[in-house]
Amino acid sequence: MSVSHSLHLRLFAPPPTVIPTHAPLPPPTLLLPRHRRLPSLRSSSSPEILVSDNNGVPAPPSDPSSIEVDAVTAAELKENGFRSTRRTKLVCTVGPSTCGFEQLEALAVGGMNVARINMCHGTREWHKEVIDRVRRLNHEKGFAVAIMMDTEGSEIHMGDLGGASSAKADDGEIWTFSVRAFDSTRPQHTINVNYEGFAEDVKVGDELLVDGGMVRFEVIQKIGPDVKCRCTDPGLLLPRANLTFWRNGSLVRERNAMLPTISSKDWLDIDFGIAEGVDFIAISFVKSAEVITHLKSYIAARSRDSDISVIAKIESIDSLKNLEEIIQAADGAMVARGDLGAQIPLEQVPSAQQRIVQLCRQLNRPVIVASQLLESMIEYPTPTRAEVADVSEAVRQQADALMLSGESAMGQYPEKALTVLRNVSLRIERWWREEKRYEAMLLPSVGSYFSEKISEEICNSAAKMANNLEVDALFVYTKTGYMASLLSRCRPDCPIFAFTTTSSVRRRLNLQWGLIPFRLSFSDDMESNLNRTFALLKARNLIKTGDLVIAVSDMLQSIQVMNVP
Ligand SMILES: Nc1ncnc2c1ncn2[C@@H]1O[C@H](COP(=O)(O)OP(=O)(O)O)[C@@H](O)[C@H]1O
Ligand SMILES: C=C(OP(=O)(O)O)C(=O)O
Ligand SMILES: [K+]
Ligand SMILES: [Mg+2]
Repeated sequence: MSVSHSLHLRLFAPPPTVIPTHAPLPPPTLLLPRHRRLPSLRSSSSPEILVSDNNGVPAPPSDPSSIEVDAVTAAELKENGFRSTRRTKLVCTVGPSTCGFEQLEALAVGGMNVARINMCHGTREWHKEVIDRVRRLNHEKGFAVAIMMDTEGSEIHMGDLGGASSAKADDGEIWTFSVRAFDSTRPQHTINVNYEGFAEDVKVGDELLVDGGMVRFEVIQKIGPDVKCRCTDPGLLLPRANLTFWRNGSLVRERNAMLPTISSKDWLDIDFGIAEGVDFIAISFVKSAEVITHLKSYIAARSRDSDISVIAKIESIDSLKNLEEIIQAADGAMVARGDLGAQIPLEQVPSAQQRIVQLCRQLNRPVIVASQLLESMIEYPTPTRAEVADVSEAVRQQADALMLSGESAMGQYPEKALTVLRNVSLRIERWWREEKRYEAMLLPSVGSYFSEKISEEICNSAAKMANNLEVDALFVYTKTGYMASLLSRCRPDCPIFAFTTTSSVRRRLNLQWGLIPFRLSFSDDMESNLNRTFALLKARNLIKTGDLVIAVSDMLQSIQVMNVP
């Protein structure tokens, strides 16, 4: 690398982990005038498939030519340039509409960063097949789609309707909600309830809400394990829909409030997730930080590299009460608006969303905004204007990720829904950058150790420099991903190329705002890392001579500003 063309600002701070370089520092020199990158209008050569994902195992150091990035990202970078890459990440729930290999591939091509499997539905065998297909997709096509397993949780919900995709409840109809299990034949107008205490806890006169009010019933009679209810708001009952009951306008939290957050079935699913090496485990109906801490030590004791991130789903009153400690304990959070909206008044959901998104960013945890973003697209090929406004708001809040649920799991237009998320994200992000409308956000110190505090200061400064100098990209060399997340937290104007040594870290970084994760084996010698990266990226036409980059590294805790030689 022609060091004379670069200004090195190295902030040496020697915590024990830093390996000092013996190479003498080049004298600081002024930056050359910046060569503005012209968007290259590529037309030929289809997106090439880069080195495949090798499932957590770093490529042997003997293969220095390997750099892993997926074909879609590479094509996007080449066609649109750095600045216009999408910063907001996209999660798709995989269900019957999207479980085939070609369907999953179409989602990956359409921008899916994380595939979510919901253990409320389907069998473990079914989910295993989906995981295997995503793995094959990553392996064969160079994607880094991460897998998130979402637990069922032990809140009250209906049974699975004996295989029917839905059941219609009409106004005034009498339905029986029963804690009895039915074998194959479910009697007409009868719904099984998973919670044994249900028939004892409800009272005549209570209001029973399905999915937070999509369908409503009034309890009229209790007969042993059966509860007779009259439908007061008609609608469609979906398999395993959530049930809440209300008395005098308040949510009733009887003994069900004492149900464990992680049920015995959830523990079996978690064992399955660990055995399958999923990247994220999302825990439903989290009430306190303890359950997260407990699960994290359980995973640490069982998983090879304990490299599964735990996502706390914020979807209950209790989780809002203990929000800060839950987010601190978790590796990320989800604003699970579906169930949250069944526990707090709907009009309070937007402010809760804003608060959770802000707090996550302050505490440096990725956050996903989920549920009903494009609900009408389950049935229709275009979204409502209101849905587009809702998606825009989540993008404007700079949430790390948006999630599709029914739209991709069982909807008729999964790919179209994903395209809407992608296009709205790109448009709002561009508008936000052009207008320079960033809301100043106080980012409190998050590091607990001195070396973490140094990393944090470096990332804050690097992001600020990147904005002020209008650089093309930030580069971060990170083994654990920590420095990359600290940069992402600053939500800089330019994209962040995150180079990491393992495929599993690369997949997990795929959930975080603005990060373009690459897998690359690198050394502690930044000079040679940069030279190699420039050569590899130039060979793939991903960067050009003259592009201005700022590089930070968690080995040297340094900031370097340079034009690509
Ligand atoms: N693995 C699956 N098998 C069958 N249906 C599924 C599966 N995953 C999701 N679905 C369907 O997609 C809908 C929306 O998915 P999701 O939001 O994850 O679940 P829920 O609405 O039950 O919380 C579900 O209600 C269910 O009908
Ligand atoms: C994402 C959610 O959880 P699930 O789909 O598992 O109910 C939600 O309730 O919004
Ligand atoms: K779930
Ligand atoms: Mg939920």
